[in-house]
Amino acid sequence: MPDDAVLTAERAHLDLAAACLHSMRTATIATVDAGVDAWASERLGAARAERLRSLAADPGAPPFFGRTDTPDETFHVGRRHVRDAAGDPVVIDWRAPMSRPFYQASAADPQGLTRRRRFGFAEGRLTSYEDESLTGDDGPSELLKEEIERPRSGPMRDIVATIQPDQDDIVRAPLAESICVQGAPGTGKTAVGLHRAAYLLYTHGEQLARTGVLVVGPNRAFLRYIEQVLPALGEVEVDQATVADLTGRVPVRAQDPDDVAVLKGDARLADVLHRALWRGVAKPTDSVQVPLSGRRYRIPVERLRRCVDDLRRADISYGAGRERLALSLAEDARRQKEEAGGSPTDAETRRCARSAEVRAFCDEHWPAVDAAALVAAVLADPSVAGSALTAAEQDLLRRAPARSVRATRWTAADAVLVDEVAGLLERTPGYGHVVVDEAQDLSPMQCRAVARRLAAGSLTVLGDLAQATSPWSVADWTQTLVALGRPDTVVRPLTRGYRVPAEVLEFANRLLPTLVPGLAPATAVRSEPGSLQLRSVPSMAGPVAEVVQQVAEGSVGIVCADADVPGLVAALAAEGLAVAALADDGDEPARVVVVPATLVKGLEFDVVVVVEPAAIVAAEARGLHRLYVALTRAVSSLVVLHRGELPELLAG
Ligand SMILES: Nc1ncnc2c1ncn2[C@@H]1O[C@H](COP(=O)(O)OP(=O)(O)OP(=O)(O)O)[C@@H](O)[C@H]1O
Repeated sequence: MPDDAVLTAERAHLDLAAACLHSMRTATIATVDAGVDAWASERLGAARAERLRSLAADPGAPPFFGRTDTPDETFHVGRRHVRDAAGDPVVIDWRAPMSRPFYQASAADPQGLTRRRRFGFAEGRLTSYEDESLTGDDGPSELLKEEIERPRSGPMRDIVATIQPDQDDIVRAPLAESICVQGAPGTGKTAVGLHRAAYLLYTHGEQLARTGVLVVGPNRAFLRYIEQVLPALGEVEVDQATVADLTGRVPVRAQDPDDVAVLKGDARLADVLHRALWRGVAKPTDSVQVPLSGRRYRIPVERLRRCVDDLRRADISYGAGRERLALSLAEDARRQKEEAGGSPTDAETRRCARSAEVRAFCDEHWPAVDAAALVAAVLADPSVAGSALTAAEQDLLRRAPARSVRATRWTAADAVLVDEVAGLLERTPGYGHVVVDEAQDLSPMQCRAVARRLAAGSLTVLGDLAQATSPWSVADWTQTLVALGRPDTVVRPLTRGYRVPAEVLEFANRLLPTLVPGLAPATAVRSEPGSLQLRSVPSMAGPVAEVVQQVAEGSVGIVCADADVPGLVAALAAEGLAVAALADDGDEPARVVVVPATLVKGLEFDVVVVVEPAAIVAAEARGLHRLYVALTRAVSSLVVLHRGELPELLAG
């Protein structure tokens, strides 16, 4: 039982922290612009706006959630640093090195702490606390359990108050280190990746403010689900995108059959496109005359050849090479004129580089290329692949050309190819750190699209091979990490499942040996007797409606095969239950929602109803993996309803 005197003292500290935070805000608003110059004013204004944003108190988030005691000192740990008027810390930021023992100390390694205290809040009020003496076995944290089981509504929450030691190791790994987290469902991969982004922005703010941080997720519904986490941690400047967003240079209006999509996603296509692009560069066979300030200069063929050869070998993009070629010709003319005693100006030299003669030479020997047109040409005639693709593969790729490039019915895989070529034409600006979630589903070509956005920075790759549902999915991480350009990335497992109760996880784990032989199953941190129900039913809508009506609070996801969504929504409406289907448009979902199985990845609900598992399995080639995803979305309970037989592996 919490001691009232302790609660009273902690509440007083909470009030102090809130008051200090308020003063910090007021002081920031009042920061005087000394009016040195416009640039200084602008910088000051931007810094002030940034600071105000980071100080904006989230009314639902208390200033601290934990406390560490050493024999000499006590620190409260919270979402951001709070100091009093004298500058002394009232709350330390969870990312500061001093906060580390809060997450890492254990009985085996107390890290100088004599006590760790966690606080429980209800509606912003401090209502409980939990002490760990760190001298023996304090048992599992009740507050952690409560935090996980707090009913969900709306988007994902941060886990800053309860990050566990194995997760904290990943969150605080150095910026230079790329990490691949292989973790079973609900082990906190997404949470860890987002907290790592926040940690890196705090620790390397200046460096990352310049280069930025990007989070890549599988679809809009998922991005919508996670979008509040980083702002809640005070980080608003992180870009979040799907691979489709990143590669959206052409409108996607068609879908490839699986075998074609697999081939288009194959890393060999990068070689094919590279070859197709560079074969347009032709060896000069004749000298050329170029105009410079009223005279014409002949550039001999050997010199032209050397120019082209040197630029081909240079580590520059195709587009930059073309520009440099024009400049090289103009420079050659300038040198000739100087040798003859003239002194052409820079402007005259630039004009020469833009002259019709130089342009004509470049068009012939280093032609301008449009990325979409090049991909359309390769698809119309894949023979350019040469030995990189077999004859059968070239046939698979071949497609009758559209009336025009604009009329081409592009697929998502085509868009990635167009982006690849665009990256060859011009360097894509890169971020300082990229977090890639659900990475097990990326094709090698999609990985390359992500890697292009990475510059010299590092990666956090998150995924689970058992949840791999795309047709190119692989059974280990090597290929993905190679295509992401970081082959030496260490794969770190997370094996403690926070989301799913043991009863449900063990049920889903029956599929695991078939999905990825040898992959270690996760162990659930909580057990909830009665959390799994399997029911054979004569019809669906009635039993689904019944389950939903029994859930008073928290979110409910009704998951079924994509093709069954409209029928189920209509049947539920006929039962008097108006629920919408989750759409991939990023709109906020309702508390109760019907979810097409292909959209459920990465999401979670307090209660999940899986409708006709056999239909989910039958709907696609990797349907069993999809079912595993669907069965591992529940925080409190999973109800499996089936009219037909259960899939054999589950029936056992
Ligand atoms: N240390 C923690 N404290 C409290 N809650 C946690 C903790 N770690 C994870 N969780 C919760 O567990 C749930 C699952 O986390 P998350 O979605 O990050 O897992 P995941 O590994 O990405 O899952 P999946 O692969 O199934 O998508 C979330 O509700 C998250 O808030």
